[in-house]
Amino acid sequence: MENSIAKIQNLSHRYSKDWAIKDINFEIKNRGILGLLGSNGAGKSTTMNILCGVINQTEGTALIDGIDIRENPVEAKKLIGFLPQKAPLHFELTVDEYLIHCAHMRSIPSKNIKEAVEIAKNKCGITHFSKRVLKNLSGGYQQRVGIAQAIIHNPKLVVLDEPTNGLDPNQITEVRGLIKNIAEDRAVILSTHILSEVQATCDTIVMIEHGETVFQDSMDAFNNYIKPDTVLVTMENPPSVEALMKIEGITDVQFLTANSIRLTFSVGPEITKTIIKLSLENGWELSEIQLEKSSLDAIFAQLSKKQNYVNG
Ligand SMILES: Nc1ncnc2c1ncn2[C@@H]1O[C@H](COP(=O)(O)OP(=O)(O)OP(=O)(O)O)[C@@H](O)[C@H]1O
Repeated sequence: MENSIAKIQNLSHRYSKDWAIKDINFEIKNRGILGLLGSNGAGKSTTMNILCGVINQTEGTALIDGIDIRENPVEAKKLIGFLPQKAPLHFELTVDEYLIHCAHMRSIPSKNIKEAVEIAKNKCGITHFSKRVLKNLSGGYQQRVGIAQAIIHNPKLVVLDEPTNGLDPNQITEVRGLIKNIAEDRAVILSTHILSEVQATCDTIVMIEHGETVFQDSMDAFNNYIKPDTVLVTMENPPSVEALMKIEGITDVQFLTANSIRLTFSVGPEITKTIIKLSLENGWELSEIQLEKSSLDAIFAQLSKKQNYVNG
């Protein structure tokens, strides 16, 4: 266990009749960010709630630094900071009052509470709002306070359930930066249904769909695995569909407007070079060319057709 802070083994859970998750296995490294990606209802919150000891699994084990959270929840929870999907904020309290309350809840000795609160506020960039009542903070800053409560006891593992949900684009960028920052000296696992979120933030990805793991590996491996197969081009003087279909490797042509075309290809991304060359030779006046990233739905469809992909 030198390299991993948590180990999820054969984890399965059912609330009533149907399995919410089935035989989930993964490890969380000591440092960096693991993204738990899946569409709505895939089983992300269930997995995180078990990992944090909020619910007991039906089968399997979750070990935090070798401690079984089900067998020894008090000790295991000391190592975990958790921000659930709905941040557990007390909106009538100021930032300081709330964090002091959280520090007490985490059994931090009284003499250390002031310092713990200062460190958490500093790390989360909320020191200047110390005296501000929580309900008067923006959504982005409320989320920062939620993250501050999750790190107040300096846990080895921070679990964040959909941490950027409901934030505006600027707030999302700020909170992502903050998460990267706190992952420098501890492990973070975050859940999301947004692929770009994982791509922007995470080092490792575990993808679950219908309660089962469909992919787990590094982010680099994921990006290499999911190859784009369409390219969007804009041409001032585009040729006919027939002429475009004659390009070697092009398998479909779809005119989106008179000048904007989606080309599906069966070869590698070097197809863009071929298109640029042909445009120059034939006067198609290419002004834009862009490989399209696969949508999450397309990736799920692609992955579910293949055998589950686990560590190369
Ligand atoms: N308390 C519950 N009782 C019964 N079924 C539940 C309960 N919580 C979740 N489920 C079901 O378990 C499955 C997994 O839900 P879960 O909340 O873990 O998914 P999720 O990936 O976190 O989805 P979301 O992004 O929508 O929160 C879903 O089918 C859901 O309806």
